[in-house]
Amino acid sequence: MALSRSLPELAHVISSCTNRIYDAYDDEGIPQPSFDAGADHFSGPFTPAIETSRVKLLEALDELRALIVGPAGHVFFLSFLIPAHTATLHTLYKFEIAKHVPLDGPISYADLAARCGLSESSTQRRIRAAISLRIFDETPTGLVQHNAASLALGTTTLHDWLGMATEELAPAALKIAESTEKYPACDDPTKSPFSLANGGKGDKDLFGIVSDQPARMERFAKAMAWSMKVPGMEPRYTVDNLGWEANCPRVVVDVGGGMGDLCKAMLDKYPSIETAIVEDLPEVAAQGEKAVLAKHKGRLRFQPYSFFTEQSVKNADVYVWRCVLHDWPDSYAETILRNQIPALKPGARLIFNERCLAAPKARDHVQEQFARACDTHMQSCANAKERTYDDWASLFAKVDPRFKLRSVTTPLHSALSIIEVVWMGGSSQAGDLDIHSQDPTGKALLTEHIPIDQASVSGASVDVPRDYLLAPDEYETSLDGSELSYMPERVSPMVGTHSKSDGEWREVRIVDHSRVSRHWLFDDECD
Ligand SMILES: C[S@@+](CC[C@H](N)C(=O)[O-])C[C@H]1O[C@@H](n2cnc3c(N)ncnc32)[C@H](O)[C@@H]1O
Repeated sequence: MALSRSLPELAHVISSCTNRIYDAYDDEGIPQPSFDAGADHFSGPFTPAIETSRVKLLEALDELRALIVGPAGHVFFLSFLIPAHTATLHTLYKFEIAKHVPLDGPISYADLAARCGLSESSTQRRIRAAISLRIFDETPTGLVQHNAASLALGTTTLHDWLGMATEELAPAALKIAESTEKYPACDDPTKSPFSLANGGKGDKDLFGIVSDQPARMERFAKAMAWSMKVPGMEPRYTVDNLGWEANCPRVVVDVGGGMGDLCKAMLDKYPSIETAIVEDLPEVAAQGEKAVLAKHKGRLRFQPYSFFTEQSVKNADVYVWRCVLHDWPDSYAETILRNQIPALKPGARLIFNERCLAAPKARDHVQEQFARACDTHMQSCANAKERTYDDWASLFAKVDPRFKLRSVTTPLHSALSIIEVVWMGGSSQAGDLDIHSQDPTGKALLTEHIPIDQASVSGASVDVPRDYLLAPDEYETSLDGSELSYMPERVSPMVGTHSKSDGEWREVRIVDHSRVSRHWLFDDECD
């Protein structure tokens, strides 16, 4: 979305969304948002209606702020504030300042400084910088006390997240330019910006660097588990949209599953899952095993496994991967996937719960900032990347055509997509067709499944009922029948703005499961 709305338009969006949220919080019995000590750290989960208003409001606020500070001011403040904020946040983490502020009342700067092992003036400067960021509070008499944000830092694993962000992500991010210059177009994780920032000699990737440092490994695992609480990242978006009510797997393996939070949510939602196995590096698996809740005992276990070796759990129904392959460049992701093949029974499902990057400008700035920040961190940590739909499709197709990309679903307001791949086993077979489409705002990726009896894929032709295609005359079947070709010269001015029952569509993907496919964007026609 371009910065094109007028100030009164933005003011209207801000006012109406804010009022809607205010009323909805009251209606739903959700406390009104507050930073006062004692307020909820997170006020969600929200209903889809509240979430929609939040997303629109945050985008309008971001746009309005950019317009008001102006183009040059916008760049200036970004570049001036971010290093200072990072310094403040890092100091809070390193000296555990929030943990040293009493939970039951204020403390003087002198006493707090003594507890933290800092000088009084340094403590005061960092705390006052933090207060400007709405972290901590100061009494009228000049004592420090908690607000809701500093309490979250002092009492939850948000603190581990802060450590991960300021001690792992930030130094690595600052090495991106140097590493791009030193190793142009490199996709070797041992030569990543993270490796440079950690004095690596080009022989160890991130996990190799931190795996013999238990405290860093533990922080990493706790930080990842905490990140599941961020709006848009919660496991509920995934577990509620798996569609397992009808065909629930008995055995699920969560590969690189960290502390097992996704598996735990699956076990809670689907009682028919008999066994869930979380695989991770030995240090992480040991941490996870210690934290198995009584209610999951007997159904959940942790198992050390490196995905650079052959998958050891054979014949599971589903293998889940949440935010794992984005840590690895294509050549490594290919190896990881190949290592799974000997374990897979025909029909086994692989669920990749990962980002599916949108086309430029297809999503709001605020959503896109989050997605692009993740992509940046993947580059800095491992020379890896977030992937587009095409990247995913070609990765699976390259590893083995028997990996059939069955569907890509992005639940409304979820930052992650559910990418479902089926292992066909045996020789390559024709399958059903899925049509994936994205609404004009890029927020919802809709999937339509065309069963094999309606869409037949045979050696020489692809038959799709005409009304499944938005503009049937604009497609031609290729000679070997493996792809539908889009014929741009036949594009009518209306292509891409065809309406189906639920509105206009921007992006259409045709997936032929016998040879996963292509997608077309109709951006020009939509704009
Ligand atoms: C980005 S985290 C994702 C964790 C978890 N799936 C989640 O969503 O919170 C990537 C995970 O991959 C694990 N990992 C890294 N290298 C691995 C390997 N060679 N074999 C198995 N797991 C590995 C890490 O320990 C970490 O838990």
